[in-house]
Amino acid sequence: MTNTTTYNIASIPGDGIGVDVTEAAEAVLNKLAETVGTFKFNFTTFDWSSKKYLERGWYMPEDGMQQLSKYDAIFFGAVGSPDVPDHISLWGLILPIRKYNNQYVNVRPTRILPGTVAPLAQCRERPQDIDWMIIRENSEGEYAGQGGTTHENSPDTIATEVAIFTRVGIERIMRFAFETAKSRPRKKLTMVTKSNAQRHGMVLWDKVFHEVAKEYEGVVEWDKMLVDAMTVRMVNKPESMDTIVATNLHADILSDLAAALAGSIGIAPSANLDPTRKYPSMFEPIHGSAPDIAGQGIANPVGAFWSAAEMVRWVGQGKLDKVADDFMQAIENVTSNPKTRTKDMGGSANTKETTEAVIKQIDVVFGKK
Ligand SMILES: NC(=O)C1=CN([C@@H]2O[C@H](COP(=O)(O)OP(=O)(O)OC[C@H]3O[C@@H](n4cnc5c(N)ncnc54)[C@H](O)[C@@H]3O)[C@@H](O)[C@H]2O)C=CC1
Ligand SMILES: CC(=O)C(=O)O
Ligand SMILES: [K+]
Ligand SMILES: [Mn+2]
Repeated sequence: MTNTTTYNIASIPGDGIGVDVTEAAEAVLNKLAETVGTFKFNFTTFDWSSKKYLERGWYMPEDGMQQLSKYDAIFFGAVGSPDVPDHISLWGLILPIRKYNNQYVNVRPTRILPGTVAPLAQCRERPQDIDWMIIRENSEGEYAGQGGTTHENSPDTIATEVAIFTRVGIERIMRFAFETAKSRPRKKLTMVTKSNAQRHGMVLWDKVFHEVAKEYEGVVEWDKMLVDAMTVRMVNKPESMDTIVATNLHADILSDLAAALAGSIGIAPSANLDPTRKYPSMFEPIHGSAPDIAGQGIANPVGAFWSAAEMVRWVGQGKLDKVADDFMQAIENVTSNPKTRTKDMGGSANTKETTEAVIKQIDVVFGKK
């Protein structure tokens, strides 16, 4: 008998299409495990959602983080509902999970999958022109949650939203970004900032970047961009970049742009990582709960599948890289076929049909049929 490793996964579907794509990802991951046979997934679903919040007044129970700490990884759908202010839902669930679990890196790969209708003419001819790894600072910056409101409900209301940048926080994200760049064939890092107008935190960001860059002299080539000009470069010269590092807010925005340039927000994955592995890391598509299409069964599950592939890579710690690559191949076989891709990718399939197609392709790619 061969040894089977069990990966315990905390599954948080959340709201809207998060529920559909998480269900789809679990089905596909179970199929993958069953097909490969050397590991399996044990999913525990946590019904922490806006619907539950409206019923009981909380997103996570008081010991929620302790509960999550027992798992090898967290799979997340999306949070956000038209019935709850967005800052309440985000701060009730996803942002505290990222912060408490030391998930200070958010890795957002961007590639044009086969079959994608990319909006840039240049990328329709050369899809390989977009192959980026966006490294988002995920613990502080503009999403530190510091600030306050006074003189509320008066003409003199004052609100502050304080961005926090720490040397420790900047240094660790820069180091992660350089290591990522070094691990990729082009060995190239673009650092994004707004240190012309923002003269304190962003200036420290630049300074620490240059310090860390010295350790990679001759190993990683780098350049830097102001974030406004970066949007132009992403559209006009996508082939000129490889690994990109930016702050929490900047990389949040740039990664949605990247997803659009790669053909759909519905395919883009993310990994919220605690590189120390002390706490569980969390995998989720970058999109939100998409209330405009929720409940219709038409959400693209590919972003969730790609995130699931990144989760396989992470929990496997080097042992499942080939499995993750083959799993991606199965997903790409499905996006190649207009009959099995969803509407946002110019196809006609619904979530279920795309999911079933990936399940079939797992048999094909892993040579079982
Ligand atoms: N990590 C998370 O849980 C996130 C939560 N949100 C929350 O989600 C809610 C909706 O936010 P939006 O700004 O509308 O962003 P969104 O990403 O949910 O939707 C933007 C647009 O993209 C489309 N879309 C997104 N994912 C898709 C998929 N898989 N397949 C097909 N189409 C897809 C939507 O239909 C919509 O037209 C808000 O409450 C927001 O706060 C937003 C982003 C991330
Ligand atoms: C909150 C959000 O938009 C994101 O993490 O992408
Ligand atoms: K999400
Ligand atoms: Mn976002």
